[in-house]
Amino acid sequence: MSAAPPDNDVLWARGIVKSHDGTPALRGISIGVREGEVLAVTGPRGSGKSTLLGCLSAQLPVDEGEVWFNSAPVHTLARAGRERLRRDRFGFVGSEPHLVPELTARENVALPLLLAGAGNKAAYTAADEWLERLDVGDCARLRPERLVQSRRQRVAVARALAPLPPVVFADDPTAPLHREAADQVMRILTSAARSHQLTLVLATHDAELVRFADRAVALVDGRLTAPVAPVPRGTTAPGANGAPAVTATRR
Ligand SMILES: Nc1ncnc2c1ncn2[C@@H]1O[C@H](COP(=O)(O)OP(=O)(O)OP(=O)(O)O)[C@@H](O)[C@H]1O
Repeated sequence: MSAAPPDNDVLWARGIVKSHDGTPALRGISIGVREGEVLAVTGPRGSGKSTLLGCLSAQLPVDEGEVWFNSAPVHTLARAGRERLRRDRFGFVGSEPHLVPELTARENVALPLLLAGAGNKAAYTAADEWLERLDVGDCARLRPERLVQSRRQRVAVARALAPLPPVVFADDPTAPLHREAADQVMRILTSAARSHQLTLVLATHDAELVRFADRAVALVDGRLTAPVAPVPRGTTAPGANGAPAVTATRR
């Protein structure tokens, strides 16, 4: 019988092992994510960041170990249960903005709200607001093919945030953006998370982005190397095994 996860962890995982076609990607990860926390998962390419986000977000079934969301087990869910969880409770931003090509920007952003049962007026009003916030309000009536990659990515961020899911997973969300645009999108992602008490789990190989997080953990070769305990705001935590310290400051 396994121990129950702590009440204040919205996501909690213990001993996750995951391989892709026999290649180990995660070699025993235990981690908790607090409600409303902005957690950065850093590490070099191929260290397992995307796989960890995939396991925490119910996209990938784990080979071994446990994943819990709001004190309910995820690792025991069948595919349909995992899909429902992802649809109803999680938002996603990837490094590629996968927008529906036939729909305009505002239709893309309104889509998850409409699928969740919102009325047309509410869905399109929210879509327009989020597009404005992401500084792409002028693109509302354009289809993705008419937008440059960086603007498409902003639309994808608006689409992920508009339904206000309890947890947003962002896997290298600033990859297609230059520094200034990356910082702006990170500011919007993190300020939206904080003002709406959303939990944000961010995977990035860009060390510059760690400053936007409350806490950072580092993966190397499928193992965590940095502390997973929450860092008190405005303080500096020593890294595990002599790893670089991570400063956590809410802004
Ligand atoms: N679908 C897959 N099939 C086979 N191997 C995979 C697959 N996805 C990931 N891997 C392998 O698993 C390991 C971890 O990959 P993962 O994408 O999780 O790392 P990452 O840190 O997110 O890398 P990146 O920063 O490049 O996205 C790597 O060795 C990778 O080659």
